[in-house]
Amino acid sequence: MKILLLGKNGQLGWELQRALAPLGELIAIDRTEGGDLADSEPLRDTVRRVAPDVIVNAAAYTAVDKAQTETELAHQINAVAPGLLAQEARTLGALLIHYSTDYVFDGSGDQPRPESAPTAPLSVYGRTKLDGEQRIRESGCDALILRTSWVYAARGGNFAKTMLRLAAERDQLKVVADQIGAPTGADLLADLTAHLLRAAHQDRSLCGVYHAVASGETSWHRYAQHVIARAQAKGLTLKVSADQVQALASSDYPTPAPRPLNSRLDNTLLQQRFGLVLPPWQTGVDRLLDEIL
Ligand SMILES: NC(=O)C1=CN([C@@H]2O[C@H](COP(=O)(O)OP(=O)(O)OC[C@H]3O[C@@H](n4cnc5c(N)ncnc54)[C@H](OP(=O)(O)O)[C@@H]3O)[C@@H](O)[C@H]2O)C=CC1
Ligand SMILES: Cc1cn([C@H]2C[C@H](O)[C@@H](COP(=O)(O)OP(=O)(O)O[C@H]3O[C@@H](C)C(=O)[C@@H](O)[C@H]3O)O2)c(=O)[nH]c1=O
Ligand SMILES: [Mg+2]
Repeated sequence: MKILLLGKNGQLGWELQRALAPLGELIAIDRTEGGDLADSEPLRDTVRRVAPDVIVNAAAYTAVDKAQTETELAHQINAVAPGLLAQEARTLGALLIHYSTDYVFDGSGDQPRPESAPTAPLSVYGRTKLDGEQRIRESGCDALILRTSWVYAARGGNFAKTMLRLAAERDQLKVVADQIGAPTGADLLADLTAHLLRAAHQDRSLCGVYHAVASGETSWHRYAQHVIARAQAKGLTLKVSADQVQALASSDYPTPAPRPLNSRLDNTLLQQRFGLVLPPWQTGVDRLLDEIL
């Protein structure tokens, strides 16, 4: 099996390089190696030249606030390029694996959303990611679209690492407490991808959209507290302790892109259809902290 991995150096791409390596011939590229999602023609050429059995797209425009003004580029990378990959996958009979986000939803209510829940993105990032999903579906290719949330990894930038940095530098830390979701490790997602890829490559009826998040829920505020408490317990000196992190309402933390309040995704379908277990979010976050501290 020949696998083409795009975005090999992102949080998820890096973990996928590890997790997909045993499955076959892995061709992992970044934007400088023929895998620039901003440039359609060379990207198409790359896919045709490699002629993979599976395309795994870990590349994306993920700067949520910047996307509000860099709309064209976000649209090209998150919507047009995945659509192109899907068309090429369709022609090749290849399986496409792609990732989407909790930000395709408006975040109303307080229950975990199943895959079938109506989408209504609040931000440009969310809209472009949804557009990408739709183009993939319309292409008619065999695809797995994994919607995940609040991704972190030892390598790359993420909220947990930002909180550790800010708690060391600043005298106070204010974090929104009314946005609820599940931090999900790139390592877990990569390992899941390997299992799903094997299953769906054999049985294409498993293709579709799945919510792929760690189990349980938290707020960004409690997530920050968890990370800081754990770091202090390990002897790290910080200026702000866990109980000093101030809880804010989203309305008191204005950002260019609005974020959904309810980012809970129901992961039951994936667990049942593939016979897998998605561990609680704390398991992966504690492992991250053991690794980076
Ligand atoms: N991060 C998160 O919290 C969440 C992410 N997701 C989704 O998961 C997937 C993986 O995200 P994650 O690994 O966290 O993201 P990262 O931001 O860590 O990585 C994104 C990768 O995309 C690459 N990239 C950006 N622009 C281009 C381009 N024009 N051509 C080729 N590559 C490009 C980046 O390359 P470079 O390093 O060169 O800039 C980087 O390697 C994405 O689909 C994302 O939308 C879903 C929910 C949450
Ligand atoms: C740095 C900081 C952020 N916040 C808030 C802003 C935001 O609502 C929340 C998280 O901040 P971030 O900038 O990490 O959030 P953001 O970049 O929006 O994270 C999102 O990224 C994209 C790619 C996704 O797909 C989502 O699942 C989600 O992970 O915390 C504070 O309240 N205080 C702070 O000091
Ligand atoms: Mg961010």
